[in-house]
Amino acid sequence: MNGFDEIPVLAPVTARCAFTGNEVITIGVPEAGQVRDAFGGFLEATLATQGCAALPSARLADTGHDFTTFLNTSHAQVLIFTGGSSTSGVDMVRKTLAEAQATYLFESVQVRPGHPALAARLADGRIVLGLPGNPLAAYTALYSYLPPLLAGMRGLPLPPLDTAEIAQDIPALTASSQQRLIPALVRECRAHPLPRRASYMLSGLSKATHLLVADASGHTAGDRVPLLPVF
Ligand SMILES: Nc1nc2c(c(=O)[nH]1)N[C@H]1C(S)=C(S)[C@@H](COP(=O)(O)OP(=O)(O)OC[C@H]3O[C@@H](n4cnc5c(N)ncnc54)[C@H](O)[C@@H]3O)O[C@H]1N2
Ligand code: MOO
Repeated sequence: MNGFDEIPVLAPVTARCAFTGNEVITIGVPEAGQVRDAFGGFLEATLATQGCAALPSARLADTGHDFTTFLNTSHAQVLIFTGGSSTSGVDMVRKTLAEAQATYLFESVQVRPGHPALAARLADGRIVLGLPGNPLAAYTALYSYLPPLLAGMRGLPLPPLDTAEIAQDIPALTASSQQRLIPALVRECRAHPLPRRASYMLSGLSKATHLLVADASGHTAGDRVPLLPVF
């Protein structure tokens, strides 16, 4: 019988999530000013589908102490924050990265949803991804930046993007020049944009196979657009 004595394999990339937000609850019905967590359990499972080993996640209060402790005690190659990535006084991700003298890979992105997403490298080489708190925005950012990040860490080329014809018109944006990531169902090589796709909604995404990349100037049915896989 033939066989191989040695097989090269890729080690899993270790990742750790920090779910932030004093208003986030994990059980029960949210009261005024609260929101039920949309990430715990799902995000770790999503990372596993991409060959990451997820270390136990953390929940952080919106304090500099909690964020700094998370950075100082998390021995994973990739650290992922949800929420707190924007620029208000209570958004702690950027402040914590500044204190840690991290180097930004990108600070925001001209895309909707998810423009406050960011990536940075810590002095010891760990990578930080800052995902927006709005649930759809967090997932669109994850689908956008995790595959190229993992490909780079593994020494592999950038994953190529599929394309498909759009099944219906997408109107132009009036007050923005940002590209849009729209949950879509791709069937028989046609991308059907899904409803319920505001940045706080997940019901469109739950039926999506892909995100279609739409220009701010809009599209007519039959236009060919790039697709990001939903995993
Ligand atoms: N001055 C500006 N403010 C904001 C801007 C801006 O450009 N200028 N952009 C807005 C956009 S767009 C986004 S997206 C958010 C992102 O902000 P953060 O990443 O700091 O997110 P949070 O404020 O912490 O949360 C936003 C929203 O999401 C809810 N959230 C947070 N965590 C969870 C969770 N685990 N499960 C469900 N929902 C969650 C949170 O309660 C908020 O409602 O910034 C805007 N502001
Ligand atoms: O970038 Mo925010 O993503 O529109 O919710």
